[in-house]
Amino acid sequence: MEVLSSAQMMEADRYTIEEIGIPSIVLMENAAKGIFEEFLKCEVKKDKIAVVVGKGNNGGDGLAVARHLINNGFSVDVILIYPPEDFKGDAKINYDILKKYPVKFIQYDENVEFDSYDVIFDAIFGTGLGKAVKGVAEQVIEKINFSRGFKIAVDIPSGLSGSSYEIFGKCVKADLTVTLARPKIVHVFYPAKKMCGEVVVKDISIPDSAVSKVNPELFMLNYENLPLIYKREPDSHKGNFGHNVVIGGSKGKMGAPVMAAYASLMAGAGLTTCAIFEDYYYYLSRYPEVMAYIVQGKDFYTLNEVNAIVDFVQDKDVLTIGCGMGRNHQIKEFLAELIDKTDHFTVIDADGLFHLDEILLEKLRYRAVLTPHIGEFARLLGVSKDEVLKDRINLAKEFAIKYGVVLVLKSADTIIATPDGLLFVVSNGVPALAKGGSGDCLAGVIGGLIAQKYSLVDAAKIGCFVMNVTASLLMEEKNEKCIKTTEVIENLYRGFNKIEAYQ
Ligand SMILES: NC(=O)C1=CN([C@@H]2O[C@H](COP(=O)(O)OP(=O)(O)OC[C@H]3O[C@@H](n4cnc5c(N)ncnc54)[C@H](O)[C@@H]3O)[C@@H](O)[C@H]2O)[C@@H](O)CC1
Ligand SMILES: [K+]
Repeated sequence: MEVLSSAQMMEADRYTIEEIGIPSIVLMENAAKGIFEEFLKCEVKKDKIAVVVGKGNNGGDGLAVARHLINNGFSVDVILIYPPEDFKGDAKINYDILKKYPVKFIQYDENVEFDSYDVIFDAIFGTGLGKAVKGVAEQVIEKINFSRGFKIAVDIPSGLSGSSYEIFGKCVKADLTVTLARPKIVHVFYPAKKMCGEVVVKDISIPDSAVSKVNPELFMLNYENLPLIYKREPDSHKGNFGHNVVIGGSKGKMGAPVMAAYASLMAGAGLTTCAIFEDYYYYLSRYPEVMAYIVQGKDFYTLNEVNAIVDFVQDKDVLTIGCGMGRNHQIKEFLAELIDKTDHFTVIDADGLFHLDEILLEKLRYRAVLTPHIGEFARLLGVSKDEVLKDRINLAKEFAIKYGVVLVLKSADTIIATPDGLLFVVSNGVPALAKGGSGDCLAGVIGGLIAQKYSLVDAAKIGCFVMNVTASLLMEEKNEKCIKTTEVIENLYRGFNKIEAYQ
């Protein structure tokens, strides 16, 4: 599903109204009905309801919701923040209609309290908010947040901008946000996402063609739009599913490539080999299905090992490089030579990313998936983590285009950026994965999927999604703090099963 900015949503609205000819009042009515439907589903006390309205169309939606509430026997107070003379267009039409209903209008002043309401609809600002809220609206937002009622935000929690994930002033902290037509950036990315509570997207008759017209480039991955997981032919054999070679590890971090290799195996690679130093061979004994390539060195890779490894990987399909690899200069020399002398599809993670420079990135063009977390990406760009956090959507997009790589920028709202400028957000991240080892697992899964001939982008999409699904299934049974990476790997089959059940 497309994720839009406020400006894109407004343009899609405009196109629908002016070019397609659906009157805006119809869209507002559809919005109100959709929001009312979601309200009915909420299992909360509903004896006394407040609809808090601003003067724009978000307020207009609120006024129409109030009508549906009254029509269905609910007791409603409408709290106006601005004088009713300020209503224009569709909001005014809905105000004039609502005046004829048995509803109590309360003009907000500082004596108005919200604590008596079981449900509060926040219809103060939506996509039209310009800058940080000040004055009366700010006071109202604070009072709503301090009140005990269940808070339903109409379209966007008031005070946030649809186009940004930053919290730049006071904003409503909603329990439920019912957004219209498409999710906006605010609903999908942290920290703003935290203020939205549960997010439900309601169709209001904006046609897909109106959304296409605004050239969306950001998409939310969900079960419905995930790439198809291939079914295996009954006569298939291991040679059909590729060979992934994991090259990583150094003294103290030898578990990292082993977990990546195990994850590759569990993601379905026909064959997975883990390069491992002889002294640490025993690490692989838990996973006899993973094959070993014995590295001649001692504790870390040096140029001495490179030719033999290049020979070994020649007929293999994918390289997954970097997990636990270490950061000294000799390792960089090894990595540079390895990248130079191979032309495989390559997943680069962790310390592998640490060593990348312009020259190496150029050699990886159109054949690599890079999987940095925010800190690793900041380092790759030579900027601070804060700078990345503030502008991560654009930075990811520019990087993937500039270097022709698939960039997986890992966080609770992972962004997958493609060389052709598309962005996919994987917003089902779970705290159980906030743990060392998760990155190794993801790199291994993506490598294992590429081995099975998924495109780099599809492997990244499925890899990120299946890990999140698996971890969230485990969280239903275990404490989120106590889930090990190896458990996630062992349970990948459940994540795949759940995804495949939707396909
Ligand atoms: N345009 C359409 O066709 C539709 C719009 N809909 C609703 O309309 C909303 C957008 O409506 P609008 O564009 O009227 O905008 P909003 O209702 O979000 O708010 C805009 C109003 O707030 C004022 N404002 C902006 N920033 C402010 C600030 N910092 N402090 C105080 N006042 C500020 C503006 O002057 C304007 O009066 C959507 O979020 C959605 O809820 C829906 O009814 C569906 C259809
Ligand atoms: K709102």
